Amino acid sequence: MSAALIWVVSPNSELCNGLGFLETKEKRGFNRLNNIVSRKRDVVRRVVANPSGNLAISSEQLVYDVVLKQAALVKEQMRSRAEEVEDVEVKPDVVLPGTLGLLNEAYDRCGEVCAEYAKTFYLGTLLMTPERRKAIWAIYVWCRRTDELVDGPNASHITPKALDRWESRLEDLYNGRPFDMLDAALSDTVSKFPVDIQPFKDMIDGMRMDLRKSRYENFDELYLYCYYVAGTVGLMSVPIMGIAPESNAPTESVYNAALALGIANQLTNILRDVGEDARRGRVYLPQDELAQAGLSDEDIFAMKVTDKWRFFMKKQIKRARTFFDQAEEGVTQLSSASRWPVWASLLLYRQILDEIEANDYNNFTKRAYVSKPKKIVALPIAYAKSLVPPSSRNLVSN
Ligand SMILES: CC(C)=CCC/C(C)=C/CC/C(C)=C/CC/C(C)=C/COP(=O)(O)OP(=O)(O)O
Repeated sequence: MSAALIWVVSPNSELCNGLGFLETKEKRGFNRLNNIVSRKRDVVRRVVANPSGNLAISSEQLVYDVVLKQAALVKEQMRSRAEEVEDVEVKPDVVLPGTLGLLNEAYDRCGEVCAEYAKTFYLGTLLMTPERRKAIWAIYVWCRRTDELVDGPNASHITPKALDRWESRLEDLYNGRPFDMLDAALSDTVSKFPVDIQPFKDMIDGMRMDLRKSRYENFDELYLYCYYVAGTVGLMSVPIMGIAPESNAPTESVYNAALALGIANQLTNILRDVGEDARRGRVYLPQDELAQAGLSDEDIFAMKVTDKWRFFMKKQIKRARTFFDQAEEGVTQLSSASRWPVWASLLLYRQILDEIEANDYNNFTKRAYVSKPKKIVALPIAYAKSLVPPSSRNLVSN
């Protein structure tokens, strides 16, 4: 069992009771918006699920709906914060004695997990304000634990039922009833920042997809998978990282860029790990594009770099880069303290694509990685980029 899962502790009622999840005006506003957008999403789902027709709505459109919803939450929060400044009736949050220490301990554990599994990322979070850093750790840990369910040492025992239980734990922590300490940290985070539950639920859906599916017919199907497992992280992160107060960009355009970064990272991950995935019987590449290039699963399992493979890979790398380009436009709009770590991770992950090229597209038996010296060079470049102030010039909503 991984360290992240060993740290699961039994429910702590003192901590659970004392988190003070008050029904604030902000929350009521979010819920109103949630309901409106959820209804719209259900309609879209029905259209997609209609058995008599073909896919009427693309994955991209479906996902954009979540982007709009998350952006609406942030706008609503900003509006209600402004109202609350004038509202003398608003009560302060009640924190019961003793709970703060436990909560800090919970956040510290999240930080330890993050430091253990994602060192560079952890260092980046140290540049953020303490509140933001702790929230990012809590989100990271939840994502890591979710991923461990299907990718960790106990993955072979994971059933759809276990994922259903994980989802009801998620709902519980959103309702102020965390199951363990790590959940309590996230519970506190989502009570403080306008992070919608939908991306979390969608990530669990991604794990469900991974359990039942090992092939993707076309890019539309792959896009949806990438959104579920990585684009969601982008959407969860922006409310924490914050948009620069001086940014004029439409909120949804920043979320779109965050989504693009998640998709770009996941596509890069897939291209880097073709050989490793094939050894597990998995092919995360669009089957129709493989066929168009005169390739099939057999070619992948044969693990031979041919001209057909190089040609296919060039197109896949090009597509991943377009998502990185889209993401770059949004990083500048983030709050100043969040820009450096995001630029650093973007530049580093993007370089994996260069390394695949440098390996002459042998992603079957060679794992592309960015060397330490190259990582070190990327940091000041990322810093210089993070100094560029926001501008709405290049950003479009969709
Ligand atoms: C661009 C804007 C506006 C905001 C940034 C929003 C963010 C933080 C987006 C990033 C989303 C993200 C980190 C997605 C996860 C992607 C991914 C493929 C992670 C890989 O995780 P591991 O499998 O642990 O990676 P390695 O195998 O490379 O260690």
